[in-house]
Amino acid sequence: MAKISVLGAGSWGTALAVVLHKNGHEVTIWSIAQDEIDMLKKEREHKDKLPGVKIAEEIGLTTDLKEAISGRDMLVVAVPSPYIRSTAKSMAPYVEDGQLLVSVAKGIEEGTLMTLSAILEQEIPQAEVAVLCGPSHAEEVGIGLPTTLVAGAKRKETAELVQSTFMNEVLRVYTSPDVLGMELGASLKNVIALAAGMADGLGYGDNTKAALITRGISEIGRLALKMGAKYETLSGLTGIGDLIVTCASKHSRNRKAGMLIGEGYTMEEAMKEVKMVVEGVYSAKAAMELSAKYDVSMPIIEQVNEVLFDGKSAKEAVMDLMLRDKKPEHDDLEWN
Ligand SMILES: NC(=O)C1=CN([C@@H]2O[C@H](COP(=O)(O)OP(=O)(O)OC[C@H]3O[C@@H](n4cnc5c(N)ncnc54)[C@H](O)[C@@H]3O)[C@@H](O)[C@H]2O)C=CC1
Ligand SMILES: O=C(CO)COP(=O)(O)O
Repeated sequence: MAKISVLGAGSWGTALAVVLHKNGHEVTIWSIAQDEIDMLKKEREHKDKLPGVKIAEEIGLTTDLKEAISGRDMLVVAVPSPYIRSTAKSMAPYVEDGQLLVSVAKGIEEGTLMTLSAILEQEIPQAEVAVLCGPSHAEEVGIGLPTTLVAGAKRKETAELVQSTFMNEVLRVYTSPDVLGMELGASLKNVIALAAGMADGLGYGDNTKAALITRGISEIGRLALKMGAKYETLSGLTGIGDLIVTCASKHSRNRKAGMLIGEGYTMEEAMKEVKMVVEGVYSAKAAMELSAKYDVSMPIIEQVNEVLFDGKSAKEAVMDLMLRDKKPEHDDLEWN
């Protein structure tokens, strides 16, 4: 049994805390927000973000970061990407040498273009950092529906420790050394999910969705491979797997926000309506900057940026994608 704190009491942090408690670990949830912790202590359920999932009495709840970090074998970092750096800065004084942080959030930092594990390593150099991601909505993990994830770390032993800590009969966890590929897949899929949602909001069909998923992984892959990620990762759970679930699921926050935008909401109105974090909005600009930096064409992500930030209509964006110059499906396939 390990002592574990989950930092961030949103839907994902709560679902993972419930899993870890069921796995027999001693679990504490930390939130920056006193009103959230007070509400969780009273209700023992996050009614807004994860209704129907009970938080057992034995799960600790605190806003005291020092208490949440001290003496813990593992710290699961589940705050949305815009707050990762500020949270890491606050954590740094209390983190012990070699203490294990598991980043479960998905995003790329605007400006620095850093992945979230890289931010944790920069702000908390004494820590050991791993990542855990894959096609996994909190709503399904929270009620124990069969799900798969991947634990990624530089050291095999670290990935295997995360694997055995989270794994149970309904949560199968694989390991991978390709942390960069995992994090790029996990964050960029959110931008494509916005596009998939916009297509849904416009009333388009399954053909359009399949096209966005397939061409979406193609542009994510072009960038990720150029940045040093492995092809296998993009064709795996944290690449195409996570892209499929986010573009298709009724639970997806990014797809829902995109759908509202497709129906005519502004980005701000859509984010407010979804209530939980819409990571694709934060990763979209960073993805565009990466596409310029690595000289990789990312047409879907470019159109999503124009809709989000330049006032272009979703319908016009789809038209522009359809009417791009004629080209082969795969640039590198040769005719015999
Ligand atoms: N919800 C899901 O199904 C999944 C979410 N993720 C990722 O996990 C991360 C968290 O997502 P959710 O739990 O869905 O978000 P959420 O919107 O449900 O929760 C956000 C939580 O972050 C915390 N928070 C808010 N402001 C903060 C601040 N200034 N500093 C520190 N903490 C603050 C609060 O505890 C809040 O409840 C995101 O990166 C998301 O992409 C990954 C897999 C599944
Ligand atoms: O990353 C997630 C599922 O793997 C959650 O994000 P969405 O809710 O936008 O799909």
